Amino acid sequence: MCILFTRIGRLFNHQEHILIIVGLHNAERTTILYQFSVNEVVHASLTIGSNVEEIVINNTHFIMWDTGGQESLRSSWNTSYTNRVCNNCCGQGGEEDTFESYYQYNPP
Ligand SMILES: Nc1nc2c(ncn2[C@@H]2O[C@H](COP(=O)(O)OP(=O)(O)OP(=O)(O)O)[C@@H](O)[C@H]2O)c(=O)[nH]1
Ligand SMILES: [Mg+2]
Repeated sequence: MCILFTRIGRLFNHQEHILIIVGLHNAERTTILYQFSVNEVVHASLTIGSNVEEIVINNTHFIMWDTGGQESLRSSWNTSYTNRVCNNCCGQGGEEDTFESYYQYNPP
């Protein structure tokens, strides 16, 4: 997977990319997200809101967004990454967060 990220990074010239992890419930998205961001296998529980982590590989920044895969949440996937409230964004203290406010705290 690391090789995959390295190759993806080489495809683009700019230094920051947003990756959206979409999949069905229990597809192990959150497990994969934290495997990359903290290099540990975490015991993930049901994702209700979203998880956002930033990882850096070869000077390329990947902002990875992961939302819940339950059927009841899937209708919101369309808007999840533009204006959906996020409860666990990059250590911002659990406050409500969006892409716009993420970039206020973390300008590119
Ligand atoms: N047996 C086994 N279980 C795993 C593995 N990876 C993750 N799990 C378990 O599978 C379940 C689902 O993992 P998650 O990472 O929460 O899956 P998800 O896609 O984020 O699920 P939702 O966000 O709830 O839709 C969790 O109970 C994990 O502990 C694995 O490699 N083997
Ligand atoms: Mg999850």
